[in-house]
Amino acid sequence: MSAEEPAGRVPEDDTKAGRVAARNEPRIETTDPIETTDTDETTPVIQLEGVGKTYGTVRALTGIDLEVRAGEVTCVLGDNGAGKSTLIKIMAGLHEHTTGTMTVSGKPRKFGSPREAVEAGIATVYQDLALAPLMSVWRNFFLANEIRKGPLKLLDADRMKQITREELAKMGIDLPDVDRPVGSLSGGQRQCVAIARAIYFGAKVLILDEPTAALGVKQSGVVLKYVVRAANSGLGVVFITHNPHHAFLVGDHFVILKLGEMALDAARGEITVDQLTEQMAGGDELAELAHEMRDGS
Ligand SMILES: Nc1ncnc2c1ncn2[C@@H]1O[C@H](COP(=O)(O)OP(=O)(O)OP(=O)(O)O)[C@@H](O)[C@H]1O
Repeated sequence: MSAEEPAGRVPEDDTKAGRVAARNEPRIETTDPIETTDTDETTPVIQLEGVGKTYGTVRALTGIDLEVRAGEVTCVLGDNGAGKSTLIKIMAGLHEHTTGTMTVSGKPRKFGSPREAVEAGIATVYQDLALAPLMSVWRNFFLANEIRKGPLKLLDADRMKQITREELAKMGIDLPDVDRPVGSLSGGQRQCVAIARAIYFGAKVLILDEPTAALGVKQSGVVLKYVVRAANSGLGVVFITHNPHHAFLVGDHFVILKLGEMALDAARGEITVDQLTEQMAGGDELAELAHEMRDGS
């Protein structure tokens, strides 16, 4: 961003100056320091080329080209039925694609199970989170990865609590009592615990399935801040959403899916929030409809 363009300015009109200002607007910044990781900027962590998926006779995805890069947030937007869940399921190992190639860290892959995707460093945080609501924050943090001690392999609760506290603090998550049941946290806090857990257990890619869909404005802001932190710590983040405003606050790259196809593929500098919103709202179709209605009247 150049010095004369203030951060956070949203264009109030559709003039060229307004569009240029929005293009140069940075994604939201986090002020707290976070450890950054050196990343290989040339090879995408995940690359999809011409990926398609059919369910029997239903064609859910066609010709998807997508690059997920370390340190970047790639936003995938789309309405209901656009193919977002199918795309997540392919990258997360729940479904195999039927056409095209998926490359993970430079190697062609087709995951046979979610475990294979996790082993390849791909962590997925689903909307329903798969957290156990009655269990404490620290038990959830270490679920399926418990630290044990001694010949009887007893749970090392003290160490797990300490690590949970430290990891949440590193992300700037203010949660002093890790003994609290996860179910007592707000939706935003639960998302943040799940994000911190994925980072701690070494994910290279973090897929977030509509993390702000069920949240109010304030809690969405908190989650969006951690989305940026995850990218700043070196992860490639895939942020699935139907909200162009949330996407624009955090995204480096934007893809819009429509009826299983890519309707837009743009880097941050190539599009404004207004254009993204218009494309999501079906701007071209609406203009065509307005035209037809005018002609028909
Ligand atoms: N298991 C399935 N069997 C048959 N068709 C499916 C299956 N899963 C999804 N589809 C179809 O594939 C298309 C894409 O669906 P998908 O769930 O990926 O979209 P989406 O963008 O995630 O929508 P939503 O936001 O409503 O979850 C839809 O036409 C849907 O009906």
